[in-house]
Amino acid sequence: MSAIPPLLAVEGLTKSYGGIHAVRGVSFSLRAGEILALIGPNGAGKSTCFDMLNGQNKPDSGHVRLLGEEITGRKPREVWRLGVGRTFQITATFATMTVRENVQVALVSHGKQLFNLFGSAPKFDRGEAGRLLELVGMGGYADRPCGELAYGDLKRLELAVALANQPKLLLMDEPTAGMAPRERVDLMRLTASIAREKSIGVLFTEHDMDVVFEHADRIIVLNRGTLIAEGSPAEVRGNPQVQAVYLGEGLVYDARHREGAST
Ligand SMILES: Nc1ncnc2c1ncn2[C@@H]1O[C@H](COP(=O)(O)OP(=O)(O)OP(=O)(O)O)[C@@H](O)[C@H]1O
Repeated sequence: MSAIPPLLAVEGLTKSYGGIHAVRGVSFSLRAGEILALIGPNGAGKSTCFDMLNGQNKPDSGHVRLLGEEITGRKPREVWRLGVGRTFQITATFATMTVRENVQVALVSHGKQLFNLFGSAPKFDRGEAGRLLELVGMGGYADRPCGELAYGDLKRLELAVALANQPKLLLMDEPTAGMAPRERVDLMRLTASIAREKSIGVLFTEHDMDVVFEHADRIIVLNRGTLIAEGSPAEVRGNPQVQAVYLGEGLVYDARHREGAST
């Protein structure tokens, strides 16, 4: 009997720009329901890696497999259809639409709502949009114009929009950038609980080490395009090579944050 493949398997991923080796032979895997952080100093290759996972950039060599299916080099839309969602540092929502309408648009894109025979106005299922908004704790905001939302609420809406595609894998590009500390904890806890409940694998990049050590199940570390460490938060925190790379970048982690945040 063959073993079940991991949700995401990355093997020997490589990309150069001229003489710059942005990503070199990177391999890792991710299980359903797991929260994996991808960290590294500026220019380490995190964005290049992300872009190759969702089809925005083609690798020079290497493989990306989703549940055993080769998705290397496929177009972003195709990869998205196969269940790879993504959130961005700069939120991508429609400011003049309401919160509910933003989710409905995402549901339409995924084909969860019905167009009539002539392709005119879609028949919205308010229920499904409402359920997604409840899931991210935004049920009470449904009729608010998006442009009026606080930044932390926008990020939760963006999560609901990403979930409309029923992703198997969610790529989150610095999900908590620009948020207040309390909002960071709330968003990451929410993401983790949804991911575990729905068996969604989450891969996120992050510069805030408190967020990483508190919320990641596992961490992979890139430096100059190469994967230099992989392990639990405790293992990565204690890795001398990682400490050397991050020296001066705040890898000094106060364990009290962890205790405080989990109460
Ligand atoms: N389109 C491009 N053309 C040329 N060089 C690029 C391009 N994109 C990235 N690079 C280079 O590849 C390397 C990796 O960049 P990348 O943006 O992937 O790093 P990163 O870890 O995401 O950095 P940051 O944390 O600053 O976002 C850098 O040296 C960068 O200058």
